Amino acid sequence: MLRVGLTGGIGSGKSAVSERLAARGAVVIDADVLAREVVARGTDGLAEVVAAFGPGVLTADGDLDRPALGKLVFGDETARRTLEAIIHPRVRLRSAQLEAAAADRSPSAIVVHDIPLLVETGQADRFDLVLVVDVPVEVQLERLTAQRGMAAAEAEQRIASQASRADRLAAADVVLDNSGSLEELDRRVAEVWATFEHRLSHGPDTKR
Ligand SMILES: CC(C)(COP(=O)(O)OP(=O)(O)OC[C@H]1O[C@@H](n2cnc3c(N)ncnc32)[C@H](O)[C@@H]1O)[C@@H](O)C(=O)NCCC(=O)NCCS
Ligand SMILES: Nc1ncnc2c1ncn2[C@@H]1O[C@H](COP(=O)(O)OP(=O)(O)OP(=O)(O)O)[C@@H](O)[C@H]1O
Repeated sequence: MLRVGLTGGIGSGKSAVSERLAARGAVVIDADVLAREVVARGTDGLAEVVAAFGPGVLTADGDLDRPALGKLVFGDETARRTLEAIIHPRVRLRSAQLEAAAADRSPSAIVVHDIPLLVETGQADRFDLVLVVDVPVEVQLERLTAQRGMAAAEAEQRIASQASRADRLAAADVVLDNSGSLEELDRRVAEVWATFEHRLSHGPDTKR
């Protein structure tokens, strides 16, 4: 098995990369997806979030009101850390279970953990390779506002609550520049995939 940690700032293109890696056969474990599952309706995770933040973070249907909670935590570091302390241990447990299941199914699997906060949470050493999807902050802002319809102030707040571009690059074994077109991204993902396959069959000497 090859264990890859995939990270990048918000809107850098992690999902675009992980979709392409999955199409080539990687098993992708997406921390954002798990972070939603562990606070789904009826979970003890959601009960803890409500205990910490009050019933105002629930919708009328009893689901987590994500925009409301986002307004509370982005811009208030203490609140954000309280939320992370509830969610991150649950995400780690679930991702370890999914990885073990993938290893059982295929000992030569390439498992890609898509983790937005990989650098912030000091997890780089857990992986055989850390792949950083890199774009300048201006490109993050442009894609988040123009393509995802996020308000500029919200995008700036989330970027400010994440590691700097330099800190992320310092943790990278492989950097994937996603500042170009989607066609260029296809080519770069093909190169990265070849690096992974080489590493899987030849061992750690190819680590950059
Ligand atoms: C605050 C919440 C409810 C807002 O939900 P929302 O649906 O608006 O955003 P979503 O979860 O889809 O996240 C989108 C992006 O925001 C960024 N982001 C999310 N949480 C954080 C955080 N704690 N710190 C910095 N950036 C974050 C990431 O780039 C992520 O990819 C949600 O982001 C959350 O529960 N965050 C805490 C859990 C966490 O740290 N998740 C990150 C990966 S484990
Ligand atoms: N090379 C590219 N050219 C143009 N648009 C792109 C490119 N790569 C990604 N995008 C678009 O930019 C937006 C952000 O990409 P994506 O959702 O993959 O980022 P992300 O890093 O997964 O974000 P998040 O941190 O929120 O999970 C999406 O709308 C995506 O379609």
